[in-house]
Amino acid sequence: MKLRELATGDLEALIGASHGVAGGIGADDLEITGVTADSRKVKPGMLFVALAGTKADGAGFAADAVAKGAVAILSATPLDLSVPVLISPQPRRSLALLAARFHAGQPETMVAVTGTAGKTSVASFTRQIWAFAGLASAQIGTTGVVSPSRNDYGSLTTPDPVALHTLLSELAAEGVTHAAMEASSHGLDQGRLDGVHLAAAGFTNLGRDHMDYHPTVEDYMAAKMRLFDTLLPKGAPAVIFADDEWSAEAIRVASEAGHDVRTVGRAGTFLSLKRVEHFRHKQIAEVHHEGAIYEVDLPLAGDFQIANALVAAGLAISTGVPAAVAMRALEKLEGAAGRLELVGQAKSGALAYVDYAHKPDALEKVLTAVRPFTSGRVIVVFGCGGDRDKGKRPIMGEIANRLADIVIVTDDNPRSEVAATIRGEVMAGTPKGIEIGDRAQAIRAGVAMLATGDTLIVAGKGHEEGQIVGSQTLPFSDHAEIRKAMEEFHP
Ligand SMILES: CC(=O)N[C@H]1[C@@H](OP(=O)(O)OP(=O)(O)OC[C@H]2O[C@@H](n3ccc(=O)[nH]c3=O)[C@H](O)[C@@H]2O)O[C@H](CO)[C@@H](O)[C@@H]1O[C@H](C)C(=O)N[C@@H](C)C(=O)N[C@H](CCC(=O)O)C(=O)O
Ligand SMILES: Nc1ncnc2c1ncn2[C@@H]1O[C@H](COP(=O)(O)OP(=O)(O)OP(=O)(O)O)[C@@H](O)[C@H]1O
Ligand SMILES: N[C@H](CCC[C@H](N)C(=O)O)C(=O)O
Ligand SMILES: [Mg+2]
Repeated sequence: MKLRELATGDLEALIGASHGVAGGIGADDLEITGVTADSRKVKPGMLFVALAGTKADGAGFAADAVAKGAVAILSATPLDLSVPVLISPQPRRSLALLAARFHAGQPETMVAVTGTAGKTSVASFTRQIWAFAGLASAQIGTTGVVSPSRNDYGSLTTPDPVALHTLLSELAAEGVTHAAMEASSHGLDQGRLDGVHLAAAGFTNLGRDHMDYHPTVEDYMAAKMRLFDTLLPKGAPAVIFADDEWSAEAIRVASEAGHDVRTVGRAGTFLSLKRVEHFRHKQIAEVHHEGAIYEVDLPLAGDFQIANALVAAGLAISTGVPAAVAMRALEKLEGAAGRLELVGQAKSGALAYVDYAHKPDALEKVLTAVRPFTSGRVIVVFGCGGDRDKGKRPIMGEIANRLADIVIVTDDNPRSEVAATIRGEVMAGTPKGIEIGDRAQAIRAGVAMLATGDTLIVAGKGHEEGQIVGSQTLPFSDHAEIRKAMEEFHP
């Protein structure tokens, strides 16, 4: 693709700016063979985008990129190089727009969901509702990519723009017309979604997370709100969960941006939740929408799943699924892998779940959610990740101490940190905590304790399939360890 075709619209000004920078007339005639922000991935003919990151400054790799065959550079500041240098005040946004144009084609109807907890669940539920309505649909997020033809494991919640647009263009070519993606605060802050054309967007909630990256919770919220104040086209539906502490702020931002705000939940007006009955493996919810009353038999445990289901239904209805169809689809929902997923049931009836709560709010919600159907004790096994927000450790300890009867503190991806130190910081919040570093042994101990009426929650890893120690990922599965211990203690 010619640089001229690549750099049009928003980017036209940039190519103008490039003339003369490298003395390069005819720069716009350059044939570009690819776009990347990683000098290690440069192939001859590519455009290299220099980004200032958290660890390195891409500008320092620009000369290396040219040596590898890059024929043009995009940078925030002028660079003295032998190839044209396009200047952009927002190189991350430019990268996203360039990637979207180079890897053209996206599923026609795309939605994105943000919030501290529930994104993966909402993306999965939205895909499932669309599929129920007969639409070719996909989900993109923490657990990877699911579409009619794929079930690929992923690494980032919001992929980088080049990976994202390569994927979107492939999905579109495969016939996927509807896709739901997760918008992480990192992704939004770094402009990873800036090239995506959104039909609607959703918000679940805000709690403490990523305080290692965002200086304050307001900054964290502001990053999330980019979805509404910058990315979602004016007038598009904004589906907002109404019962969170931060709902009012999200509604304010979305209204000010001129969106069609649709609130869901107990305080919601688009989908109003009037009544919920909790059962062991399901719940029955009464939902009102435009004068109609639906009684929904949701086959998932946990009050928070109703919130996720309503946001997903709101997004599906806002993208053309009839409300009655969406409500019927909710009755067939499968939980996202590792999100309050029932993995074992002892003869005594005691239940063992795997959950992905790895932040305070999520842990609070999940431990609260299982209480109504637990006549015995709530037992929790969890830890905190290394090289991540240290402040949340004692907070999560305190939550477990308050909401569980038995607390077992173990390891969860210590990464470069000393595992015992992390456990110590969690233990500081939980006087009743029992410390068992080896995660398999911790799970075994939790399962061994299970008696009639008890519920075990193994939290933090969810769908993950490894334990990261140092720079190594050792194979590990909470699911497999629970099943093994179940056979041993509750055959
Ligand atoms: C902190 C963070 O978000 N980092 C992301 C960010 O990297 P960065 O720009 O800061 O990278 P950097 O290492 O400082 O390098 C700066 C630039 O120099 C380039 N470089 C670097 C070295 C080199 O030899 N050549 C070269 O060109 C890099 O490619 C980069 O463009 O941009 C990269 C490209 O998009 C991401 O891969 C990278 O994610 C790292 C791997 C990561 O762990 N991110 C996590 C924290 C993350 O994004 N998580 C969120 C949220 C998850 C959740 O909600 O729990 C997610 O969406 O997954
Ligand atoms: N609506 C919700 N409110 C509060 N907690 C929730 C909600 N939905 C899920 N959770 C809790 O958060 C965990 C993660 O859920 P999910 O993966 O859907 O969220 P996420 O926003 O994608 O998280 P991440 O950013 O870690 O990928 C669940 O296992 C559960 O403990
Ligand atoms: N995307 C999150 C997942 C954390 C999951 C938990 N198991 C941990 O390692 O802290 C992160 O990398 O921060
Ligand atoms: Mg997620």
